[in-house]
Amino acid sequence: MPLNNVTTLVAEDSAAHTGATAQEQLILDEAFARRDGILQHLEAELATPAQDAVEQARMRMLVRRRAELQHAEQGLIFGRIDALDATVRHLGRVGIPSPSDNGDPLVIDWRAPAARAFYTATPVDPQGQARRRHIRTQGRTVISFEDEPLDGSRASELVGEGALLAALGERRTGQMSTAAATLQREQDDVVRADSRGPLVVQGGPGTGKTVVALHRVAYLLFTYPKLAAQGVLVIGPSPRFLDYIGQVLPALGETAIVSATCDTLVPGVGVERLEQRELAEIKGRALWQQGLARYCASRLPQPAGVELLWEGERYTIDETQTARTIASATSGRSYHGARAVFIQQVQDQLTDAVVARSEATMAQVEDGLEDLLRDFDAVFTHTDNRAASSGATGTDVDGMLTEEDIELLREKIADDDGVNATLQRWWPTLDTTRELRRLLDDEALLEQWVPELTDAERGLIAGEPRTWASSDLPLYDALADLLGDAIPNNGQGEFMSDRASAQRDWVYGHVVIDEAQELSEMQWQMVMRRCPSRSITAVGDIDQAEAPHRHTTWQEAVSAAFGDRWTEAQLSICYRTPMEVMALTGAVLRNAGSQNEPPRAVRAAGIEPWELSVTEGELAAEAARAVEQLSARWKGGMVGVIAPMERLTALREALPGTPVLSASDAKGLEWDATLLIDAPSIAAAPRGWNGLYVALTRCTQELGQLLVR
Ligand SMILES: Nc1ncnc2c1ncn2[C@@H]1O[C@H](COP(=O)(O)OP(=O)(O)OP(=O)(O)O)[C@@H](O)[C@H]1O
Repeated sequence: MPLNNVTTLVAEDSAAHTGATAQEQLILDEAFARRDGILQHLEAELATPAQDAVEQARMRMLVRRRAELQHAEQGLIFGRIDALDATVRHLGRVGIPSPSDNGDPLVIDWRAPAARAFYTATPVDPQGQARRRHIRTQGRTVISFEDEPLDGSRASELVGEGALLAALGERRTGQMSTAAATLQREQDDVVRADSRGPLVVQGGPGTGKTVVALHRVAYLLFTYPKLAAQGVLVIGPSPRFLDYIGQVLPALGETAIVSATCDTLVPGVGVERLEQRELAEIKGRALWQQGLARYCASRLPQPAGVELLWEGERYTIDETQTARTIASATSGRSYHGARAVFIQQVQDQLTDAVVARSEATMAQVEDGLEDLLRDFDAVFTHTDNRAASSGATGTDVDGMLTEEDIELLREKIADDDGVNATLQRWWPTLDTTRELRRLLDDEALLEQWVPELTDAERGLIAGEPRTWASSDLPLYDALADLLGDAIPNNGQGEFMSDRASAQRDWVYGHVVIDEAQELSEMQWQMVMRRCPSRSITAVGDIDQAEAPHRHTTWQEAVSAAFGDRWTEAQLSICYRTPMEVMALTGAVLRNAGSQNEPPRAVRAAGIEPWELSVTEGELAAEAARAVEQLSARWKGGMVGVIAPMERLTALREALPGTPVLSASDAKGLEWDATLLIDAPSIAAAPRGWNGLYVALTRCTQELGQLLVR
């Protein structure tokens, strides 16, 4: 082809491209105009105060819709899918309806079923689609677009490769960003998976587990709007991590969410100290659930006669009757739940006994009165017939109490301090803190109720300080659940999230757990208690596990909680860490004892990882110098430092303003560049190779290491 023809073709292509960009701009303009109109309308509606509960519920819905639309300033439209029948659909962060009643939506919400083909159509399985287009916008302006024909003329395992690589190459901000525009096929499968029953998602570092987990929350809330009333609980490994993901959910348009770590799940109880790994492992075992149940059952009263005093008279509820009452009250109930039923039943029995005795007494009095009247009548009959006509004799004064009298009596008995004090002595209310301390501090009690532990383990537990460590919280939660609330706690607050966070026994509609490989068996139990329906999504990497439990497979990790009733999904491509760095991880993983291969990296950064050997004396200054260089190279991005625990304090002093974390605390986080310090010492710690695997995989661009000689 002559050169000038090529030039003409390129010019034509570029003219067509410009024309298509202009067309997309028109559509984006229309979508923004409509979105702004809807927002104005919502503002006006929300200005009128709600009159009743129905209106309040509607207002809450409108507030959510307003938040969704406001957050969609970026990415109002990010994609388009053209069907073989020439139907064109635009996709965005939220749905934008057509201005006309019956018109097709201007923009389809990415979570809607009609949007699915955008994420899953392939040349092999085009699902009736001809082309996928990724549209890049900046605010209200279309910047560019990238087309992927689905006719097999271009094959890539990635969906929207250009847009994805652009997103992955961007500078990190310290906040996770949304990936709705570039979700990949295997990720989308997890996002939209059936929400019935537990789903465990295994994925190596940087495979998008957090991305998937958060987009799944947004998808579920969109697909099942009723979930918003119960809420979704998101559990992450640390407050720092929760902060890192904090912006994503509002940006995805979701507000019905409570986020927590396992250490903040129990209202009013917090972690007061660090603990030894050995103790954390012992206290994380599933056997405690049974042990605590046995201990709790031992605190129930034994059947015996109860003697109650009412208005100076003694009433006895005999042993057979208390045995029956205890048995019926305890079945399937917590300690305090059973206590409340028992007390109610005893109060009823006392009321019946008082009524019966009072009626018997009245009957006797009546009999006596009748005898008296009869004598009286006998005296006066012959002179006067008044008694017969007065109605003052016999059955008119029958001594029976009315229904109202009995109800009043029941209330008085229920409020009576004396009766309540006797019942409290007989079946006392218990305090969870005191009971757990009583058990944990006493080797004899531990031997009696948790016999699975060895003598040495019991000794270690009883010798701990009397303050709470992280592994105590699931025990506390389990015991609090077995005991139940002595006074029902109905959390207050305008928003679902306030009420849910305040109530230990709030039941969520769905729970998402990130870095789920870290959970101990008792922590899994704690999570399940908050979601008895088991609608749970757990994402994690069993090879990144650093917690003291000994699980090396998901089967081991979750079988105590779920038995065999859970499904597993896999994510296999690493989006975060460049190939050059991932090449270092295979050997580390093998040293960690894993049978798995690291995930395949999707991109190269073009920068080889480097290392520098320094003396102990040089370390602080060299670390500061390296951070300065990396920060200059990744200007506008972020540099993070990972070091062994014992070096953190000194390095934090030397590197003010730079995150300096242990491998555990870096879990889930990422930076443009990582400076890894003294890797051998990280590897030497318990589960240290797993920690090093985490540390190596935190960077999106560059890894530097300082080795101490
Ligand atoms: N489909 C996607 N589109 C754009 N960015 C993505 C996509 N998937 C993952 N990423 C990016 O890749 C990085 C890693 O994702 P994420 O943190 O979810 O991985 P992870 O599996 O949880 O990693 P780790 O277990 O190592 O913490 C993040 O920056 C995330 O935004």
